[in-house]
Amino acid sequence: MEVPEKKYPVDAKDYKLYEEIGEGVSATVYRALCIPLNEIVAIKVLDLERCSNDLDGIRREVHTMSLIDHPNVLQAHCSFTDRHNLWVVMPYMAGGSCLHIMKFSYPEGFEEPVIATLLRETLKALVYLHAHGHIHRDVKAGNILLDTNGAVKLADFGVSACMFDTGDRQRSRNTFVGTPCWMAPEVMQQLHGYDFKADIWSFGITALELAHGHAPFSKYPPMKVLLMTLQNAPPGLDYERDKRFSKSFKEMVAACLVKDPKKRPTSEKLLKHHFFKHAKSSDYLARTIIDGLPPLGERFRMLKQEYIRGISAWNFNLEDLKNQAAMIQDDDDSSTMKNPELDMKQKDMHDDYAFPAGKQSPDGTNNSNTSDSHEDGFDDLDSLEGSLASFPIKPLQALKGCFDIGEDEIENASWKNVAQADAETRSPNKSENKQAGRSDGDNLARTSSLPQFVVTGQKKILSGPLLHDNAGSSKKKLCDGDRENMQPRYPSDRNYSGPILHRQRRDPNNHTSVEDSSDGAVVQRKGRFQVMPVGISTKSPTGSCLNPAPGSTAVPLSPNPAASAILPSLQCILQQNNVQRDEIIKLIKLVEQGNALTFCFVQ
Ligand SMILES: Nc1ncnc2c1ncn2[C@@H]1O[C@H](COP(=O)(O)OP(=O)(O)OP(=O)(O)O)[C@@H](O)[C@H]1O
Repeated sequence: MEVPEKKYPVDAKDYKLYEEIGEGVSATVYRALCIPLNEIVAIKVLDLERCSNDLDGIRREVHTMSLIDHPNVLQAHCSFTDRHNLWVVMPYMAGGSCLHIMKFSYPEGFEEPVIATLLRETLKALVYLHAHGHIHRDVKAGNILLDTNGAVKLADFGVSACMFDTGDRQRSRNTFVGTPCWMAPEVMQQLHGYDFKADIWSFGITALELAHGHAPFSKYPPMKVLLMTLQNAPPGLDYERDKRFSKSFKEMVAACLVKDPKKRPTSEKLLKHHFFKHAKSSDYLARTIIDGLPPLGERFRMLKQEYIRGISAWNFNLEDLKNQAAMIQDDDDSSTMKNPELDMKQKDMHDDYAFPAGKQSPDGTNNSNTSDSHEDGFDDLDSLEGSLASFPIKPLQALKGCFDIGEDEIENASWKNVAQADAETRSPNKSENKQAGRSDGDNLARTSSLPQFVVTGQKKILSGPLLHDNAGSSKKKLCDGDRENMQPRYPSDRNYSGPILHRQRRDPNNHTSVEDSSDGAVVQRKGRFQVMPVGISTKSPTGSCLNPAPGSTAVPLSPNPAASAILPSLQCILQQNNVQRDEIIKLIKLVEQGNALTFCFVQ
């Protein structure tokens, strides 16, 4: 006899929300009870008002999640809107994400049999998705979830793409989506679009993440990650400490991290790699990494406290990225000057992926060798300074295109000095945390080296309460503690590793969601991009304080120390303009010569 299909209710009052168990760039996830079915579920709550410029992405995610049917892909039970929130009801994965488990219990990374098992299950999900025309586009440890039995599911279709979008099989994409550290070079480059092979690159990066406890280049700001991914040889498992890993693991990673996507294996082929022969059962995962963990909500709360400040200053704003590019040298200087001991430690912890570009094989494969590689990757950074002028224009164009910054967004734009930002975001004992937790160290490294692009001006609170005080609302059912935990927040603890979503759609009403800026948190959020509070006030009608439109008034900079922070950016742009000017002059001369010749010939 066939078991009747479970019907999940599509009304908020049929669910009771418990504690928060996760937070992404666009949503908060709760453990919850489905009352009629008496079943624990996870509910992802997205505030549609805040996500209004990425509705397509949300629709796509929900649609994809409802269609998929594979044991390794997290499928949504149902979804519905409740006022301005979208609720996505999913199976509760009590183990949480690999990232959370790793940060909690294995900060140095998992053992190889665990990695092989996690990756094999993830790869099965990719085989399925690719076969059905989907590119996941955000494969990373944070999106690999486990339940208490050790079952592994790939989650988060927030940025997934359907290769059948246009009706006929469209195999490549031209959007700029992903999370910088995990993003394939061709996705960054925007030259020929990309296809499902981009997931294979991210899969390789995820393998390194699981092996080391963090992704390659995770210490660096997004712009630097872009530069290093494009310019350096691919990262790999080649160092002293990687001796513990097998040859087959190293080969599998090297096969994924080839710059030329055509030379990467398909997910199907990769699944046959002998590395996955070491993979074990889900029971093994349950016994090895899940058993004994505190409840997910508790772990999430503890981890969140560690992350909370360092991450706050991160935002993926075009001006930030440009500025970061310009600050690369300064950043390096500061990182090598301040505390050599700590610095060495950090290098050892985070930078061991950077291979000198010169050591890259012509096809972009990772042929690096442990002994003679520049372990810290800092030598490469020296060359980055020089490369700024010749920085491949394509990624910059791509970035500029995607951020789509308009006048309304730049009202009273201003810059804020790093020191200021640090003072606001750091706790006094942050340096201890930095030593203790890598991610924190990463984030502090980032926050401490960069000026922040800030926007002041009108403060319009667009966010309402997550749950409304109407009779049928689930808020009525919450105890006080729960309620306190559940207020919708777009707080300062966003993970900077959240996806960069390219070509953010402009809010049709030209809204920008402006949030409370007390405690130095985000004051403005544009989809996945956020803007930090108050500093010096500048204004540009072009939407870029670095790039005023012809005829616009120059940006008046007050004699504040913060103003000096933008000088490197201005110099960088000036340098680029000079190069362009020379090119134009050359072209004019050529055209003039051409005209003269034509003229002579005609006469
Ligand atoms: N079904 C689930 N069961 C348990 N935890 C979950 C579940 N879904 C999500 N989470 C947790 O919530 C976190 C954030 O969820 P999710 O990644 O879906 O949000 P997002 O905004 O799309 O994130 P991202 O920053 O990747 O875009 C996950 O990293 C995971 O730890």
